Amino acid sequence: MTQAPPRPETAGTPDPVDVNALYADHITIRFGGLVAVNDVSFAIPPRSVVSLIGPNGAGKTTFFNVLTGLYEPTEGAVFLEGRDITVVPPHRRAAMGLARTFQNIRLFNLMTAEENVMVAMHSHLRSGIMSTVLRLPGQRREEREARDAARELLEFVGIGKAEGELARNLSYGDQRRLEVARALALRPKILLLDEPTAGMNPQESELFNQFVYRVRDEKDLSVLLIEHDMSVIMKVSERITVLDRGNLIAEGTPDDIRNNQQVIEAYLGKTGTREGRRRA
Ligand SMILES: Nc1ncnc2c1ncn2[C@@H]1O[C@H](COP(=O)(O)OP(=O)(O)OP(=O)(O)O)[C@@H](O)[C@H]1O
Repeated sequence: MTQAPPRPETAGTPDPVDVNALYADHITIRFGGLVAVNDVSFAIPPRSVVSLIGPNGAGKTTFFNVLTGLYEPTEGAVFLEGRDITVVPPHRRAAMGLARTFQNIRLFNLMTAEENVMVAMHSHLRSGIMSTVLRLPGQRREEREARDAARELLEFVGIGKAEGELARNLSYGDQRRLEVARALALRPKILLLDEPTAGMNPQESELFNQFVYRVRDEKDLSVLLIEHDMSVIMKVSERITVLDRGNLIAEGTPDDIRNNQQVIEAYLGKTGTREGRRRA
């Protein structure tokens, strides 16, 4: 990996590394000869709800994988609350406050909802393996506290009644909520949601909107969404970043993005139709 050149100091302008919850600085990712992400800088301010969008093949998933630590960038660096995490592996990033959900739900199907959340709390529990085996009083107290905290989180995401259900028996919408509860068990500063409304009906998508803001406000964190559903994106996001063929082509409020000619062309092609994009 090659580190990006130092950012030029601009008098009076705060360093984006210091002021953002997360800052990805001049990220480039090459797969052989293909440049999947080309020199993209991206910020997640504290307590914000931001989105990353772009047509198929734009580089969204690749970029997301750099943020979560699945990929190391060819060039550039990622900072979490001012700390360089570029080479920190995904599980450690999660423990440091960068939690995520998955496009394809990944729960422990044969565990209950409550157990799924408790497993995620593991990184915050203090007891070691010996006290667990011996069931020492401290360990029992910690387990009880973890169980209470898990129940509270299940209540918070609206599936309190399902605590004893096996994850695989929950409805699709409830499995998505459980995923969020599990991510919140890490007490994250940033919650990354990968296609969170995929498979939801319009009514569920509408509720999701309110849910995102409740999570942001009550858990005091930032949310980044990668989402295909434009109506969700436009309603939920404070700011939107648009990638096209690996390049950052626009960044702004939903209104800025809706009216941006380059974005319209990226989605629809120069002729203004989907056909135009396919031919482009
Ligand atoms: N592991 C990989 N090896 C080689 N090429 C890859 C790899 N992952 C992604 N690419 C390529 O990088 C480019 C960006 O892909 P990416 O999946 O990040 O786009 P995307 O915006 O998430 O698209 P979609 O919305 O279709 O999922 C594509 O040309 C893709 O084929």
